[in-house]
Amino acid sequence: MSLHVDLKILDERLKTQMPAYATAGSAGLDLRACIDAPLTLEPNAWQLVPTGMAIYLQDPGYAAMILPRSGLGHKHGIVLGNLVGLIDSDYQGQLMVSAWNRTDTAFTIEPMERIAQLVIVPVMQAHFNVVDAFADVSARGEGGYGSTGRS
Ligand SMILES: O=c1ccn([C@H]2C[C@H](O)[C@@H](COP(=O)(O)OP(=O)(O)OP(=O)(O)O)O2)c(=O)[nH]1
Ligand SMILES: [Mg+2]
Repeated sequence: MSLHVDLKILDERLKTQMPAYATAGSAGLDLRACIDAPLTLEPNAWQLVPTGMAIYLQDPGYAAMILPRSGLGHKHGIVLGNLVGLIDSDYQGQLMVSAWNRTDTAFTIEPMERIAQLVIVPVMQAHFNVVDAFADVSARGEGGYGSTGRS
Protein backbone atom coordinates (compact mmCIF):
# COMPACT_ATOMS: atom_id res chain seq x y z
CA MET A 1 0.00 0.00 0.00
CA SER A 2 1.46 3.41 -0.78
CA LEU A 3 0.53 6.89 0.22
CA HIS A 4 1.25 10.25 -1.36
CA VAL A 5 2.83 12.62 1.13
CA ASP A 6 4.01 16.18 0.54
CA LEU A 7 7.68 16.60 1.35
CA LYS A 8 9.73 19.78 1.54
CA ILE A 9 13.47 19.64 1.02
CA LEU A 10 15.12 22.09 3.40
CA ASP A 11 18.72 21.09 2.77
CA GLU A 12 20.01 21.17 -0.81
CA ARG A 13 22.27 18.16 -0.19
CA LEU A 14 19.21 15.95 0.04
CA LYS A 15 18.51 16.56 -3.63
CA THR A 16 21.21 14.05 -4.51
CA GLN A 17 20.86 11.91 -1.38
CA MET A 18 17.12 11.71 -0.91
CA PRO A 19 15.90 9.46 1.89
CA ALA A 20 14.40 6.43 0.18
CA TYR A 21 13.12 2.97 0.97
CA ALA A 22 16.26 0.81 0.66
CA THR A 23 14.40 -2.22 -0.69
CA ALA A 24 10.94 -2.88 -2.08
CA GLY A 25 9.91 -4.32 1.27
CA SER A 26 11.44 -1.71 3.57
CA ALA A 27 9.11 -0.37 6.25
CA GLY A 28 11.24 2.64 7.01
CA LEU A 29 13.23 5.18 5.09
CA ASP A 30 16.49 6.33 6.56
CA LEU A 31 16.80 9.92 7.71
CA ARG A 32 20.10 11.71 7.22
CA ALA A 33 21.98 13.98 9.60
CA CYS A 34 21.93 17.33 7.81
CA ILE A 35 24.81 18.81 9.75
CA ASP A 36 27.67 20.91 8.41
CA ALA A 37 30.47 19.23 10.33
CA PRO A 38 31.01 15.92 12.11
CA LEU A 39 29.12 15.83 15.40
CA THR A 40 30.70 13.96 18.28
CA LEU A 41 28.31 12.65 20.89
CA GLU A 42 30.19 12.12 24.12
CA PRO A 43 29.18 9.21 26.36
CA ASN A 44 25.55 9.62 27.42
CA ALA A 45 25.18 12.87 25.44
CA TRP A 46 22.25 13.65 23.18
CA GLN A 47 21.60 16.31 20.61
CA LEU A 48 18.79 17.33 18.28
CA VAL A 49 19.89 16.65 14.72
CA PRO A 50 18.15 18.24 11.72
CA THR A 51 17.13 15.95 8.86
CA GLY A 52 16.81 18.66 6.19
CA MET A 53 13.24 17.74 5.34
CA ALA A 54 9.65 18.32 6.39
CA ILE A 55 6.61 16.21 5.64
CA TYR A 56 2.94 17.10 5.91
CA LEU A 57 0.82 14.00 6.33
CA GLN A 58 -2.32 16.14 6.58
CA ASP A 59 -4.68 13.18 7.12
CA PRO A 60 -5.23 12.48 10.86
CA GLY A 61 -5.52 8.84 9.88
CA TYR A 62 -1.71 8.69 9.64
CA ALA A 63 1.30 9.44 11.80
CA ALA A 64 4.99 8.93 11.31
CA MET A 65 7.37 7.44 13.79
CA ILE A 66 11.09 8.03 14.04
CA LEU A 67 12.83 4.85 15.15
CA PRO A 68 16.47 3.92 15.67
CA ARG A 69 18.37 2.06 12.98
CA SER A 70 19.19 -1.34 14.38
CA GLY A 71 22.84 -1.34 13.32
CA LEU A 72 23.61 2.04 14.86
CA GLY A 73 21.56 1.29 17.94
CA HIS A 74 22.85 -2.18 18.65
CA LYS A 75 26.47 -1.89 17.51
CA HIS A 76 27.19 1.73 18.41
CA GLY A 77 24.51 2.58 20.99
CA ILE A 78 23.11 5.51 19.02
CA VAL A 79 19.43 5.52 19.79
CA LEU A 80 16.82 8.23 20.38
CA GLY A 81 16.67 10.59 23.34
CA ASN A 82 12.89 10.34 23.23
CA LEU A 83 13.03 6.58 22.53
CA VAL A 84 10.52 7.02 19.70
CA GLY A 85 9.70 10.21 17.81
CA LEU A 86 6.03 10.66 16.97
CA ILE A 87 5.24 12.96 14.06
CA ASP A 88 1.73 14.36 14.06
CA SER A 89 -0.24 14.53 10.84
CA ASP A 90 -0.48 18.31 11.19
CA TYR A 91 3.24 18.91 11.83
CA GLN A 92 4.90 20.91 9.09
CA GLY A 93 8.28 21.67 10.61
CA GLN A 94 11.61 20.06 9.96
CA LEU A 95 11.88 16.44 11.12
CA MET A 96 14.36 16.37 13.98
CA VAL A 97 16.14 13.38 15.44
CA SER A 98 17.12 13.32 19.08
CA ALA A 99 20.34 11.35 18.79
CA TRP A 100 21.45 9.82 22.09
CA ASN A 101 24.70 8.04 22.69
CA ARG A 102 23.65 5.57 25.39
CA THR A 103 27.17 4.09 25.63
CA ASP A 104 30.35 5.02 27.51
CA THR A 105 32.26 5.57 24.25
CA ALA A 106 32.12 8.76 22.18
CA PHE A 107 30.57 8.39 18.71
CA THR A 108 30.90 10.77 15.77
CA ILE A 109 28.01 11.31 13.38
CA GLU A 110 29.20 12.33 9.92
CA PRO A 111 27.33 14.89 7.80
CA MET A 112 24.59 13.15 5.78
CA GLU A 113 25.00 9.89 7.66
CA ARG A 114 21.79 7.88 8.00
CA ILE A 115 20.96 8.15 11.69
CA ALA A 116 17.37 7.00 12.15
CA GLN A 117 14.40 5.81 10.16
CA LEU A 118 10.93 7.10 9.47
CA VAL A 119 7.93 4.77 9.41
CA ILE A 120 4.47 5.96 8.40
CA VAL A 121 1.65 4.21 10.19
CA PRO A 122 -2.15 4.32 10.19
CA VAL A 123 -3.73 5.87 13.25
CA MET A 124 -7.22 5.90 14.71
CA GLN A 125 -8.39 8.85 16.77
CA ALA A 126 -10.91 7.47 19.27
CA HIS A 127 -14.14 9.01 20.42
CA PHE A 128 -14.19 8.04 24.08
CA ASN A 129 -17.43 6.83 25.55
CA VAL A 130 -17.24 7.34 29.33
CA VAL A 131 -18.79 4.42 31.23
CA ASP A 132 -19.02 3.35 34.89
CA ALA A 133 -18.38 -0.31 34.04
CA PHE A 134 -17.34 -2.18 30.90
CA ALA A 135 -20.06 -4.18 29.20
CA ASP A 136 -18.49 -7.55 29.98
CA VAL A 137 -15.54 -8.97 31.89
CA SER A 138 -12.82 -10.19 29.55
CA ALA A 139 -10.62 -13.27 30.09
CA ARG A 140 -7.79 -10.94 31.17
CA GLY A 141 -9.88 -8.58 33.21
CA GLU A 142 -7.59 -6.18 35.07
CA GLY A 143 -4.63 -8.57 35.05
CA GLY A 144 -1.33 -7.27 33.71
CA TYR A 145 2.33 -6.77 34.58
CA GLY A 146 3.13 -10.47 34.24
CA SER A 147 -0.21 -11.84 35.40
CA THR A 148 0.04 -14.64 32.84
CA GLY A 149 3.41 -15.81 34.23
CA ARG A 150 6.79 -16.19 32.56
CA SER A 151 6.69 -19.56 30.87
O1 LIG B 1 11.52 12.91 17.37
C1 LIG B 1 10.72 13.81 17.07
C2 LIG B 1 9.53 14.01 17.79
C3 LIG B 1 8.70 15.05 17.41
N1 LIG B 1 9.01 15.85 16.37
C4 LIG B 1 8.09 16.91 15.95
C5 LIG B 1 6.91 16.34 15.19
C6 LIG B 1 5.80 16.31 16.19
O2 LIG B 1 4.53 16.43 15.57
C7 LIG B 1 6.15 17.51 17.05
C8 LIG B 1 5.61 17.42 18.44
O3 LIG B 1 6.04 16.21 19.01
P1 LIG B 1 5.39 15.67 20.37
O4 LIG B 1 3.92 15.87 20.36
O5 LIG B 1 5.91 14.31 20.60
O6 LIG B 1 6.12 16.65 21.42
P2 LIG B 1 5.50 17.54 22.57
O7 LIG B 1 6.57 17.65 23.57
O8 LIG B 1 4.17 17.01 23.00
O9 LIG B 1 5.35 18.94 21.82
P3 LIG B 1 4.01 19.69 21.35
O10 LIG B 1 3.50 20.39 22.55
O11 LIG B 1 4.49 20.61 20.27
O12 LIG B 1 3.06 18.66 20.81
O13 LIG B 1 7.57 17.55 17.09
C9 LIG B 1 10.18 15.63 15.64
O14 LIG B 1 10.48 16.34 14.68
N2 LIG B 1 10.99 14.63 16.02
MG1 LIG C 1 2.52 16.81 21.65
